[in-house]
Amino acid sequence: MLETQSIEYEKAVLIGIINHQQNEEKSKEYLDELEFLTFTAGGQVVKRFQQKLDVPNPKTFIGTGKIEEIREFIKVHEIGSAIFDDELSPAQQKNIEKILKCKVVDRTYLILDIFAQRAKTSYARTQVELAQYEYLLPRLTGLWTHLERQRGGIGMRGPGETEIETDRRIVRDKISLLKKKLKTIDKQMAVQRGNRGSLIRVSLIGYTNVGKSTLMNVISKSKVFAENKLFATLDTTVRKVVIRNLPFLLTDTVGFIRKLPTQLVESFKSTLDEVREADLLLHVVDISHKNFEEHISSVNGILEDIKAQDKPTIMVFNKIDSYQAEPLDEDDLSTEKTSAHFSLEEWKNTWMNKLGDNVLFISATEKENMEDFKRKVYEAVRKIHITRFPYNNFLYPEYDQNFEEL
Ligand SMILES: Nc1nc2c(ncn2[C@@H]2O[C@H](COP(=O)(O)OP(=O)(O)OP(=O)(O)O)[C@@H](O)[C@H]2O)c(=O)[nH]1
Ligand SMILES: [Mg+2]
Repeated sequence: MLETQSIEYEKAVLIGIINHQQNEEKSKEYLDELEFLTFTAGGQVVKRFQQKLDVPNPKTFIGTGKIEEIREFIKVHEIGSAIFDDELSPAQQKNIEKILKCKVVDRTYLILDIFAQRAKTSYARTQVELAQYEYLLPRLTGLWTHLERQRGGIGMRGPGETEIETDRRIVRDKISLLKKKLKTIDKQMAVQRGNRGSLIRVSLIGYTNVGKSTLMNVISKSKVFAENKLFATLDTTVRKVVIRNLPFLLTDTVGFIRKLPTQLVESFKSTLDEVREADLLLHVVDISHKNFEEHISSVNGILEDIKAQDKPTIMVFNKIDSYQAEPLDEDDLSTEKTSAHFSLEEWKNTWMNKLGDNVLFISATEKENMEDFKRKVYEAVRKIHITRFPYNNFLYPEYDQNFEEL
């Protein structure tokens, strides 16, 4: 595996830009997320740099003056990594590395690094490794050291070949090997999914850190790893759950994130197959997060990418216990009321209202409104079940019907 521990316990600086797509406020929020990612990867953010920039510098991404300022800071404070919120081109990365003389990491690389740290099963590790090599291939020129371990075998360097060509060949070979390995596992996984029989499949999906695994634990009384870091879950967990007398399969999946590296979407294909093949999606949202609406759009975007956007979906707004509207005094006439000031009740009357019945407000940790959760999920699963197996109709009465009466 490549450099999985590379940025652990390192001091880091963050670099983001402000432009017409992201104003100062947005840029700050993105850097907040980048800081959380850095923390998850084991880094400690010492300072943030922002620059107003509509067109990135093709050579160094940010401007010359700014980069000089950062170089000075890095030298004085012994910074290990400079982390950019945007994806850098291979050339930019190389040029910046030359100037800053420290590791230059972009958002994609950081996410790949976290995935590499967190991958536990050989399946997840293979998927991450493939994504890492695909990221690496076009960047080989600047990243000699990455290959030190792989190179060096006797006869690895053919006569007349430059080192880079050799490295490229090694990486390409590695990529095709990993792809083959994944294909075999994918087939096994597809068979496994097929063997699960006629049970309705429900998938927990959503942005990272919204509480999917916590909810899974509450519903299925199982222990799935949950923690306050990003991408706690990389492997899919499937549990059989029974509400009343109605059994179904519940899957916990990897969390999504804004600008999820395409290499990862590609190589996590079969983890995402689980979502693609689900009968019902429970889209979990952390309503206490300031950017929850943007999180929803990111998730919907990825659902479209994997062609799973039209599935029956229940929106599950989680963490209502820690939801806090920004205070606004009634006699304060100068502050414009925005959605940040909405109470939960006010939120329910926004676009959420249009979701009709397919919406829930819960707290997984406080077990609030869990009865509501069970009722809605039961009804939705039942609906799918009786369409698929009409002759079984009598088995599952409506949730509110008294069982003894049957
Ligand atoms: N306040 C509050 N915190 C919650 C609630 N549900 C989950 N959390 C916390 O949110 C954090 C993330 O929870 P996880 O269950 O790991 O989230 P996840 O969606 O599985 O995250 P990934 O696997 O990283 O995608 C943990 O610290 C949980 O304790 C809730 O209802 N209220
Ligand atoms: Mg999880």
